[in-house]
Amino acid sequence: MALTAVIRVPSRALLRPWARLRDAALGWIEPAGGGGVEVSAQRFASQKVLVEPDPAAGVAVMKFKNPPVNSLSLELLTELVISLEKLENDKTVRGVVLTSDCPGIFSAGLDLTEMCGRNPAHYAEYWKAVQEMWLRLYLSNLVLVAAINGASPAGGCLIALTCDYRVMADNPKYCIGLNETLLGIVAPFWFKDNLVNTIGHRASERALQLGLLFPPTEALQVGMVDKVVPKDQVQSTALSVLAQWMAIPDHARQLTKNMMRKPTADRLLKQRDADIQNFVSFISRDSIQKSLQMYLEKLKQKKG
Ligand SMILES: CCCCC/C=C/CCC/C=C/CC(=O)SCCNC(=O)CCNC(=O)[C@H](O)C(C)(C)COP(=O)(O)OP(=O)(O)OC[C@H]1O[C@@H](n2cnc3c(N)ncnc32)[C@H](O)[C@@H]1OP(=O)(O)O
Repeated sequence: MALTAVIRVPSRALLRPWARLRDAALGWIEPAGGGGVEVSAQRFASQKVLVEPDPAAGVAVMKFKNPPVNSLSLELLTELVISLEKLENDKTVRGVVLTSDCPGIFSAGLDLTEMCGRNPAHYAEYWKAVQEMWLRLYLSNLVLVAAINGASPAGGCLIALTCDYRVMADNPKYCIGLNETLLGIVAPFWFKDNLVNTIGHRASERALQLGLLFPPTEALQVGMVDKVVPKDQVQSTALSVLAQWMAIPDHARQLTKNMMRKPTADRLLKQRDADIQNFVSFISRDSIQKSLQMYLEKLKQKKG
C-alpha cells in the first residue's frame, strides 16, 4: 500500500489518557522528548482497520481486515471508531468508502464469540462499543459510501445501512440482511429503525421477522442497496458516487443529513444505558446462550 499523506499528531503529553490508549492501538510512536510528531499515513494503517487516504481527492478508503470473516470484535469496533474520528477531524477528508479487505466477505456481523460464554461486564462493554460504532457512523458528517464486496449479514448489513449510499458486488452468493431471528435473537430497535428508514416499514417487517438475507438483485429491488455492479467495479463505482455527493456544499448536505437522522439516533441516545441493560439480560439468558452456541457449532460443522 503506497501512502504518502502526512498527519500532524499532538504530543502525547498533551493528550488525555484515552488518547494514549488510542495511539497505542493505532501503533503511533512518539520519539523521545516529543513535542508533537509527524506520522506518515502508513502508521494510520492499524491492524484491523486499514485507512488509505487520498488527500488530493478529499477522500479515504477504509478497509476492514479481521480475517477470516471480518466479525466485529471489540478490537475491530474500537479501531473503527478511532479511525472514523480521526477522519472526521482531518480537514482534507470529506468522504469515505467503507469496504472489506477479506475476500468474499464484507462483514459477518457482530462477533458471536463476544456474545457467548462471557460475563455480564463483558457483554455491557461489548454492547456499548456496538452502540458507539452505530452512532458514530450513522451521524457522521462525512459522506459515507459502502462498497459491499462480499457477504454482509446482520451487523455487517447494519454498517452498510449507516452509509449514505450502498454499492454491492453482483455475485449471487453474497447476501445482505438483518438475519438475527435465524439465530434465535432479536434485532435491537435501532437496527430496526435504521432498516425502516432505508427500505420502509412493510418491507422491514417481512425482512426482520423472516431474517431475510437478500442476494444483490433482490437487495436492489427492496432498496437495501442502491447499485449492483461487477465485483471488480465496486470500489471504483463507490468512489465515483462519493465524488457526486461531494459536489454538494458540505454545510447544506451535513445539516440535511442531520435533520433526517438525528431523531432516529436520539431514540438510542436517550436510553443508551437501558439498552445496554436489555442486551445484557437478554444475551445472558440460558436459552439465548444455547441458541448462539448451536449456531456457532453449525457454522463450524458446515466445513467438515
Ligand atoms: C428483546 C430485546 C432484545 C434486546 C437486544 C438484544 C439483542 C441481541 C441482538 C444482537 C445482534 C446481533 C447482530 C449480529 O451481527 S449477530 C451475527 C450474525 N452473523 C451471522 O449470522 C453470520 C454468520 N456467518 C456466516 O454466515 C458465514 O460465516 C459467512 C459470513 C457467510 C462466511 O462464510 P464462509 O466464508 O463459508 O466462512 P465460515 O462460515 O466457514 O466461517 C469461518 C470462521 O468464522 C467463524 N464465524 C463466522 N461468522 C462469525 C461471527 N459472526 N462471529 C464469530 N465467528 C464467526 C466461523 O465459525 C468459522 O470459524 P472456524 O474457522 O473456527 O470454524
